[in-house]
Amino acid sequence: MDYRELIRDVPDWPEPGVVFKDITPLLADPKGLAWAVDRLYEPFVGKGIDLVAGIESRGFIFAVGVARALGAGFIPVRKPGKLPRSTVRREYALEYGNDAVEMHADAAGEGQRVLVVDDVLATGGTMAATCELFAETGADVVGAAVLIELGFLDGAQRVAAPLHSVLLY
Ligand SMILES: O=P(O)(O)OC[C@H]1O[C@H](OP(=O)(O)OP(=O)(O)O)[C@H](O)[C@@H]1O
Ligand SMILES: Nc1ncnc2[nH]cnc12
Repeated sequence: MDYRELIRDVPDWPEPGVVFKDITPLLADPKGLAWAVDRLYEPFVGKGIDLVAGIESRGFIFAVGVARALGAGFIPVRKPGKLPRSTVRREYALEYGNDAVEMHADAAGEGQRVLVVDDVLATGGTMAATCELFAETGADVVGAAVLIELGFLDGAQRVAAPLHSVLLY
């Protein structure tokens, strides 16, 4: 099975000119979901990952499965104003609009080995900002894993950590 068939292109959503990659058919397919999680975590087996960070909200879907498979803990990286304690924050530009990511300042300790997971790498702003947040706290960002890399947007060059993309468009 070519699981790309379960990822739908939605033209001009959420705004004109953007072709949105809709992963909901892949998520709804039991084998497709397992395939996606397995392809995301496999390169990191044996790499001593302590914590897997998921980026709100679609990153959460995959990051918990990846954390379970690697025997690691999970860290939510959230949109602004969602976390109750002291946070660190980074602003970034999206393919459509601007946003920011936050995490608890004490989410990862000095030297802890972190893998950052998201569904899509587009301009790379979200992933780059997240990796910078972890580096700022003294964590060791071992890798960034995404299901989909939109290669034509050149986002990979903004990400300092080694990037693992399951599907390249
Ligand atoms: O590489 P970038 O250009 O930064 O874009 C990628 C980000 O955009 C999407 O999130 P979105 O902000 O749409 O939120 P969602 O996951 O809540 O749908 C996607 O899930 C990534 O996190
Ligand atoms: N084209 C796109 N499809 C799905 N998610 C995205 N996040 C940023 N750009 C995206």
